Amino acid sequence: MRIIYTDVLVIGGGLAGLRAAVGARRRGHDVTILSLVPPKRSHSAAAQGGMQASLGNTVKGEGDNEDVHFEDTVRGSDWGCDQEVARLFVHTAPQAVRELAAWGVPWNRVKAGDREVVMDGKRVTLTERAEAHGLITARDFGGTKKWRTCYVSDGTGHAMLYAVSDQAVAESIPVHERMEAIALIHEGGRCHGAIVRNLVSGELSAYVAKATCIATGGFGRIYRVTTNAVINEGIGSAIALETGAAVLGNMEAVQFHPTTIFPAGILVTEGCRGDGGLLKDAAGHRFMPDYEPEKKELASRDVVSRRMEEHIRAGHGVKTRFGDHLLLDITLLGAAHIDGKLREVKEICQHFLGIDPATDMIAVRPAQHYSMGGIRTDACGQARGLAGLFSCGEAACWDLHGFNRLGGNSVAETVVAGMIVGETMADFVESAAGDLQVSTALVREFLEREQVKLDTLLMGDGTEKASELMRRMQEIMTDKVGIFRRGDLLQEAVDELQALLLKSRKIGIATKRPGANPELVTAYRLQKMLKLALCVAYGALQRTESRGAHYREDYPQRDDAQWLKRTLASWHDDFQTLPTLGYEDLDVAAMELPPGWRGYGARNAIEHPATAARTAEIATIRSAFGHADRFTVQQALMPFEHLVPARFRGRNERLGESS
Ligand SMILES: Cc1cc2nc3c(=O)[nH]c(=O)nc-3n(C[C@H](O)[C@H](O)[C@H](O)COP(=O)(O)OP(=O)(O)OC[C@H]3O[C@@H](n4cnc5c(N)ncnc54)[C@H](O)[C@@H]3O)c2cc1C
Repeated sequence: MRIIYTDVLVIGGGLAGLRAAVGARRRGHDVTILSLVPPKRSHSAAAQGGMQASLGNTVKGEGDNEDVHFEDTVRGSDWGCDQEVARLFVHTAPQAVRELAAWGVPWNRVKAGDREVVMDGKRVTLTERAEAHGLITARDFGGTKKWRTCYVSDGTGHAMLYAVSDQAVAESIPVHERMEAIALIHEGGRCHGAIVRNLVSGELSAYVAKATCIATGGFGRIYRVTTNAVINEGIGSAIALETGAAVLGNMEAVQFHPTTIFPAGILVTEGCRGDGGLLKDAAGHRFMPDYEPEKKELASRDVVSRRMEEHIRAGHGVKTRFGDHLLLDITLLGAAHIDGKLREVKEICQHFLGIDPATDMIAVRPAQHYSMGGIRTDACGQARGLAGLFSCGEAACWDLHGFNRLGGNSVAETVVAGMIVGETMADFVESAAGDLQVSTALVREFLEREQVKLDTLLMGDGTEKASELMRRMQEIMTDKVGIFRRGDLLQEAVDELQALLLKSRKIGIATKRPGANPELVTAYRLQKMLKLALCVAYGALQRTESRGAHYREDYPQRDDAQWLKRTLASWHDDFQTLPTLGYEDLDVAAMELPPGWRGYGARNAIEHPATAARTAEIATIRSAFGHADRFTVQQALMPFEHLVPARFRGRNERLGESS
């Protein structure tokens, strides 16, 4: 029995896991990172467009601050997010950008003087301020009032991941690569680490830790058409679910990105539209202003994706033998802009479509992109239901994004949540609760249990093919749990997924090798992914309203009266074929920004009974504080500073703003 002891076990070597690991290490604790791949190959490297933080350096960001970023995020979430978390996040994001700059991220910078940009289809001259020269600049993104997305050309995630990974190396944090966590060790509501499979040798080990953090990214691969890499299968979320103690939040909240290359589903960044790109139909008509006169191509992603699909349904798509698509036109940005700021987009278009986006339009259609749901945590990143378990990044439901994440808020979340969770885990390890109290017998029991499961798959006489069940699951999710959802289709999806789950217990494997064995890996992952798929589909079936990316054609209104709540999914035993769903109310009376119209999309919400009273109360507080500064007013509306770790409490400074 191989047991590795560590203070802090971080499962996941992407941006979130690395940043959390660095934080805990700097507080003097032993940290071990596990990853399926070398950390620099984690999916964070694929992030193109940028990271939101309200620096307000570019002239189009003037007047930006935490308040504006907060409101954009809450509206973007369709009031589904945790507003305290949103406050904590917008406060910390500017510090995160600057920390990354100090760690070597070569952010694009402001150049004083005139520059030409494309806005709303027209060339416009902007004059950048002399005092901002050399400071970190930002581009426009969907659903934001200001240009706030800091970027490194269109390779932002790559630059960030390399910088944070280098910090982990500098801190001498061991990374155990090609190691997969397949179960959590837990007892009596306390997590003690994980059972881990070596993907090369097949050997199982136990990693016993005082604090365990799951930062394994999203679960996009439960869908057939997705921008996510093959390693984004959600196993980290699934092993938390399988404890029966931890819960998953808002799993039905799945984002579909408007512009993925058709039909492959490879992303072209929102930065294309942020920088002035337009969406056009088969007739060459720019259609978004017809639907969204205010924000046009730069409404939030859920809204733009739905409008695109509506337009295709109305017969305006380009017809091909693979189906219909629309067109993204960035030719108007010019070759110099594309070469400098959208270089990766150019290469993707050349390699996968054989076109030059400086002269040709890009075939696009929405596809699965981001998992807003995940392991439900509190604002400090502690998982609900399981002490000693933490989570951050896309694997978590922290819940910054509610039912729709804004572009640029995810990589920002990874590092900000990593900063916070690193501190929280260090506090936990230093507290009495963090003492290691695990028996070797318990560790042995968990190891043996996982070994039996693997041996049953390898040696059993089942006849079902894991790869076929996987393909079917992905088809069901793409066809029936997509952008437009309907009760009858969701019920079909749930029924079929349950049948697949039963079949997945009778999988037969042709290759009997216990070590490197892709067939075996597909088999055990599939059993876990089906549980996640059922959480998504069943959660979507039960939620009889439309909110953010969850759109029910049979219930098109956002129903704050019934549904201003977060879905919590749990899975108590292996014989269940459906998750147990519970709900957590969002407290309107404590909100800084009570529910209203987002400023784009439909205006058809059913009001929560407490909204009017809270709106009146906020007006009273604002007038009572008269000319007090914005920080004082904010504190009176919704205090959040107690949630900010002491070292991140300082106020952000901006050009022209007195602190
Ligand atoms: C194409 C694309 C472009 C994007 N562009 C942007 C953008 O411009 N701006 C933005 O804000 N967001 C963007 N996003 C979203 C953003 O990149 C991700 O949400 C974010 O990077 C996720 O980071 P993470 O650290 O949570 O997970 P990841 O970077 O996915 O890392 C997960 C880690 O977990 C490890 N792992 C997984 N399972 C296990 C297991 N069972 N055991 C051990 N290790 C495991 C993996 O090896 C990996 O190291 C984009 C996403 C995509 C797909």
